[in-house]
Order: sequence, then structure tokens, then C-alpha cells
Amino acid sequence: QSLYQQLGEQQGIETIVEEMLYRVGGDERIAHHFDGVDIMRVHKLISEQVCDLSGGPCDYSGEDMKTSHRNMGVDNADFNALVEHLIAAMEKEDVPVSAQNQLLGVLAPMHGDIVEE
Ligand code: HEM
Repeated sequence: QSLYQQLGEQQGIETIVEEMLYRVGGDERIAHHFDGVDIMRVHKLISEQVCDLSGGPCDYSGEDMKTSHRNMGVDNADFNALVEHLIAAMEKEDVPVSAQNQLLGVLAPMHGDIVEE
């Protein structure tokens, strides 16, 4: 089974990203970064990116990670907080731990482009 399939394909990925963003919005450590942001658009783009990276039939159409997070002042703790919410969302959707780790492994190299401090 491909990672895309283990994440529940398009529907599963959209649910996971929605759940993650919902938790991010309720986390006072990082919610302020999303003030004034079009969250539906970010939901669409992160879902598309995860679909693409996990081997699904999508082509990510957003900005690269360095451009889209520039001057945001995201630090290590912010990054870890978002990852924490992603893991919680995958747990909730019963994604197997090995698949969770595969997705985290694909996202980890983006750390350097997203974290600035
Ligand atoms: C693995 C970690 C992350 C991934 C995969 C990711 C992915 C993305 C993607 C795909 C977009 C849309 C790009 C575009 O606008 O074209 C985006 C935008 C955004 N991200 Fe992230 N992100 C990550 C971490 C973070 C963190 C830690 C924060 C802050 C706590 C953050 C805050 C934002 C904000 C505020 C936007 C909206 C920018 C705007 O529309 O002006 N991201 N992210």
C-alpha cells in the first residue's frame, strides 16, 4: 500500500489537514501566525502538497516553502507544535504509526526552509 493509500487517499488527507489546522487554530502558541490568513486556501494547498508528496494523483500548485514562510518568524517550537497537531490528527484518523512516520520523514527536510530563527 502506498503512503497515499495509507493516509486515506484524497478524502483522508483532507480530513487530516482539516483536523490539524483546527488544532493549530486552538493553540495559542502558534494561532497568531494565521491571523488574517485565508485558511481554506491553506487547507487546499497543504492537502494538495501531502497528496503529491505521498504518491497521490496531485500536483502541488502553491509557493515553495521558503517563499511562503518568509519573514513569518517561525521558530523550532512553532514547527514542533504544528507537527504535534499533525500527529494528533493522523492518530485520530487511525493512520498506522509507520505511515505517520513516513509522512513526517517527507516533511522533515522542509524544516530548514520554514524555520527562520
Ligand atoms: C511541515 C511543516 C509545514 C508545512 C508542510 C507547511 C505547508 C504550507 C503550505 C503548503 C502553505 C501554502 C503555501 C502557499 O501559500 O502557496 C503554507 C502556508 C502557511 N504556513 Fe505553513 N507549513 C508548515 C509549517 C508551518 C508552521 C510551523 C507555521 C507557523 C506556525 C506555518 C504557517 C503558515 C502560514 C501562516 C501560511 C499562510 C501564508 C499566507 O497565506 O500568507 N506553517 N504552509
